[in-house]
Amino acid sequence: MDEPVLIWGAGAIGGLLGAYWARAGVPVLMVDIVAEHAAACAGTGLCVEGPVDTFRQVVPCVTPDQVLGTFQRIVLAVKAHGTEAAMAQLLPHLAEDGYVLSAQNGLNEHVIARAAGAGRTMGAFVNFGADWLGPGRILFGNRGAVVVGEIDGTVRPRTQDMFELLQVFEPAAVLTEDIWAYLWGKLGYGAMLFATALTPDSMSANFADPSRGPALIGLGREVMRVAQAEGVTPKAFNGFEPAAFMPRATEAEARRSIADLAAFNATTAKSHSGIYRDLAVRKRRTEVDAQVGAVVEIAARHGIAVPLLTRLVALIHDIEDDRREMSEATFHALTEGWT
Ligand SMILES: NC(=O)C1=CN([C@@H]2O[C@H](COP(=O)(O)OP(=O)(O)OC[C@H]3O[C@@H](n4cnc5c(N)ncnc54)[C@H](OP(=O)(O)O)[C@@H]3O)[C@@H](O)[C@H]2O)C=CC1
Ligand SMILES: CC(C)(CO)C(=O)C(=O)O
Repeated sequence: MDEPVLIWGAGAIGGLLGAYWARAGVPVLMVDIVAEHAAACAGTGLCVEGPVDTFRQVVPCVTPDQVLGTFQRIVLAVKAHGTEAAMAQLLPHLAEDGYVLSAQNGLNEHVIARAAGAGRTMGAFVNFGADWLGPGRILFGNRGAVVVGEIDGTVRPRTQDMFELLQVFEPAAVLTEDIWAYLWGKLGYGAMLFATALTPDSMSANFADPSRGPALIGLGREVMRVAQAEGVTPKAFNGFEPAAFMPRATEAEARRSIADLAAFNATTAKSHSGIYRDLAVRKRRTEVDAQVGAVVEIAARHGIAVPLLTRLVALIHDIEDDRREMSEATFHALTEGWT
């Protein structure tokens, strides 16, 4: 197809996809609200840095007010809490028979479907590691799972088309009939990542610290219980083994998955999560309400108690609002009074 893939949000995730597709000759247009970043990508080029790959690629990139026309394929890669606003901006540019693919963490497919219709929504799960370093500069810290699937589980020609595009970026990409299984798996792992951002330590240092294991395992268990209540059986990826956090799993199985996550994250050049970067580097609010808060709300609908997830949301807000600092003590406040 000659029509460009429109990437809405050209940061760590969207920018990397755009750079790889443009380098492979796939027509692409990126859109970002950071005007200096858009100018750098379209002008001197987007620099991909780090251990995975190093190259500079010119990628057409504009700000939202400069987008003209309609597009069949739109990849949405803004932070989860920016989804609704971005959907309002991009909707006039989405073709009647086009779709929006969520390349995000969380359950944004629901938000997209509400705005664009379920038939114009496609799901994805991304677990590679990347950081936006500044205008025109993105760190590709490590490869990770990339999965695509329709939200109703069907596989259509457009799903196959997007799968082939994603393979240009990640040859090991997966086409699934159960995208929700991966999205809920990432919510389980994601809750643990939010906990790692209660401290200034790297992700792997957090996972490797035995004193933090019980809280991390407890968070995984709470999310898996809610997933089960939703009728979802989460799938494994990159060291995260959902079965290890299910009610009948043993403590040893859970600890093994935590050790595997320590090992997976020990090799990345992206030492800290996007949550840590929002708090400590970008000094802005995190996706905690859209990700962990969303699970807390769903748990309440099922009558499931999720004390650790509830405390986690409050602690992240405490750091966002300067009521607490990132520290080991803040991490252990998660399990204070916990039996
Ligand atoms: N980075 C990673 O390694 C991973 C990230 N994810 C997920 O991917 C999603 C994207 O994250 P990431 O790429 O890291 O985030 P980034 O902040 O690096 O990139 C998002 C970009 O979109 C811009 N933006 C915000 N609102 C709009 C808008 N309305 N229209 C156009 N552009 C907009 C942002 O600008 P501004 O910064 O000014 O808001 C920013 O440049 C998140 O859900 C994240 O959790 C998933 C796996 C790994
Ligand atoms: C750590 C990572 C890249 C998943 O591996 C992530 O999703 C985040 O930064 O929030």
